[in-house]
Amino acid sequence: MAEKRNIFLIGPMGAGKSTIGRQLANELHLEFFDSDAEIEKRTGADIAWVFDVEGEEGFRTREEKVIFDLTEKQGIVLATGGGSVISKETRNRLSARGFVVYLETTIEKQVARTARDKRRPLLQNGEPQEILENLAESRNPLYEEIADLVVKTDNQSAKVVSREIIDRLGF
Ligand SMILES: Nc1ncnc2c1ncn2[C@@H]1O[C@H](COP(=O)(O)OP(=O)(O)OP(=O)(O)O)[C@@H](O)[C@H]1O
Ligand SMILES: O=C(O)C1=C[C@@H](O)[C@@H](O)[C@H](O)C1
Ligand SMILES: [Mg+2]
Repeated sequence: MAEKRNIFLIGPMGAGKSTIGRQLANELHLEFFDSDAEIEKRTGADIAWVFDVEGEEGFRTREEKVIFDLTEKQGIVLATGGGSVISKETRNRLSARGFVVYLETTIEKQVARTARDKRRPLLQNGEPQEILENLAESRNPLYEEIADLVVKTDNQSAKVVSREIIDRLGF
C-alpha cells in the first residue's frame, strides 16, 4: 500500500486551522486531529484551565508532547495550536512528518473571529488587537520558516480554502 501522507495546519488564532482542518479531512477521507482538543482530552480540562494551573510553560510542554505523538501517525490532518511553532523541536517535527500549510489572515479577521470565544487565554488580558499584533511579529517568521504552502483565509470560506489546499498540494 502506498504511504499515506499528512497535512499539518499552522497559523495564528482565528486563521481557521480547526475549521478548515475538519473540512479538509472530510474531503480527503483522512483522520482529523486538533492539538488543542487532544490536550483537553488528555487532561480532562479545558485550555484555559491548563494555562491557569500550569502556566503557559506547562501548556507548551503538553502541546509539544501531543504534537510529537500525533505526528507518529500517517494519513491525518492536524490542526495545531497557534503558538506551537515557538518550539524548535515541533517545527522540525512538523517539517519532517508531512506537508505544512500556513493559514494566513489579517489581524482584523483574527479579532472578529476570536471575539466571542473564551478558549484563548492569551487574549483575555488586554486589547486583543495589540496582543495579536505582538504575537504576529514574533511568530510570523516561524510560520514562514516551515511552510510548504501559504494560503490566505481572510476572504474565502473554509470550503473554498480547503479546495485550494487540495489542488495546490496535488492530493
Ligand atoms: N475561512 C473562514 N471564513 C469565515 N470564518 C471562518 C473561516 N475560518 C474560520 N472561521 C471562523 O473563525 C472562528 C475561528 O476559527 P478556528 O477555531 O478554526 O481558528 P483556529 O485557527 O483553529 O484558532 P486557534 O489557534 O485559536 O485554535 C470560528 O468561529 C470559525 O467558524
Ligand atoms: O496562539 C496561541 O498561543 C494559542 C492558540 C490556541 O490554538 C491555543 O493553543 C491557546 O489558546 C494558545
Ligand atoms: Mg484551533
